[in-house]
Amino acid sequence: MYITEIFLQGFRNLSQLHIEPSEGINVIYGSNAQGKTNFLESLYFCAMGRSMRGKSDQQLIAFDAQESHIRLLVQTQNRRDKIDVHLKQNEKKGIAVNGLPVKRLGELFGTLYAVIFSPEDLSLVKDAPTERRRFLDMELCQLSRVYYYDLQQYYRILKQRNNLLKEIQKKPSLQETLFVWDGQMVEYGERIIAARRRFLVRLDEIAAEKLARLTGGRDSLQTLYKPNCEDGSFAERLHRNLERDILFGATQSGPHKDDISFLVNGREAKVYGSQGQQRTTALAARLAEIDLIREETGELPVLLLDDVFSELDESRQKYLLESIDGLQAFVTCTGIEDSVRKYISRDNLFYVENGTIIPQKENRH
Ligand SMILES: Nc1ncnc2c1ncn2[C@@H]1O[C@H](COP(=O)(O)OP(=O)(O)OP(=O)(O)O)[C@@H](O)[C@H]1O
Repeated sequence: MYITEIFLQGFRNLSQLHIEPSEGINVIYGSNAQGKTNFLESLYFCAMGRSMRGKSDQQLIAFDAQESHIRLLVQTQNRRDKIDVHLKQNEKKGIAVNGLPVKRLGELFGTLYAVIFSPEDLSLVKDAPTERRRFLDMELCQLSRVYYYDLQQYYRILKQRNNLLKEIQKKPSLQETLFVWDGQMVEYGERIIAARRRFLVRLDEIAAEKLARLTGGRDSLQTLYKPNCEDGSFAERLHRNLERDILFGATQSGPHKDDISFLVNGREAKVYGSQGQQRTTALAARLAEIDLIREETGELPVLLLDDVFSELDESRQKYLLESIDGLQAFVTCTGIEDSVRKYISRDNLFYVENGTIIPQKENRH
């Protein structure tokens, strides 16, 4: 799939723009703090219905504006869709697909598949398990509305169960009502565990291939699912941990505690990997997502690469460019290095200055 038109109004520092990107690699370049990442953010928002940087909807509205609009036209193999996003200062966001309001975010997923890679992606390997669960959930939600629904239900029940655990500390007789939540939690939790396991088996295979290519075979990668509860054991774990859960006033076991382990050359990349190896690992996982989305949906996602090239050596840059050939990509950078330039036509260059994006094909003189 690819985006054919982008309209933005009052989105962070991008006051007004309309561009028609190419189907291939589009390079958005300019100095620091001009609006490059903001531009990628607007595209990501249309895929996932939320900020990629964890910003609130209101923080995305331009400082001097009351509201913000994004409109994208997306061409798939057999459809043409229109996504409209409307953010307002004091109201809930409005999202519509082909003019029909989206009531739950799950209805938006799949209209635009996007894979993003940014320098912050290092946190996928380096930081706490929350980052890795977020990666898993974002990907699985894009691929499956059922997963999104299960996840929503699971977290809703988890919140209610945790509230009840705190109540039980004050009034132990309430413990009798806990089984109502436990039954539902296990049902949704087991489904989440199974979906994550299936996803990671495939991700492991593809990411290993990508990493081997990125490093010219020097490094190997294994991506392992580290579930907090093995399949079928969630109910028993909840039961076993009950006293501890009551003591903490919080549920100590379940998929909300899952993790992923990235092993580079057999060792935990988080602990032993160099900065470069961690970065390449995160990149391999993102590149694997592209293949997975294609396998599952038959569509190639749109790739958003935020300031990634400056961090990679020339051979990795070359492999990255080759491996994204054939899909639509939006690549931001501060300058265009010669090694990248030879892959890009001038028609696909967009210069950003102070929130204005100028297509270079219209700027030949
Ligand atoms: N809500 C907002 N309204 C208007 N401007 C904003 C808003 N939020 C952030 N900005 C401005 O956007 C600019 C940053 O844009 P962005 O993050 O896209 O930069 P960038 O071009 O990607 O730069 P870098 O190369 O440094 O990453 C900053 O000048 C910031 O003040």
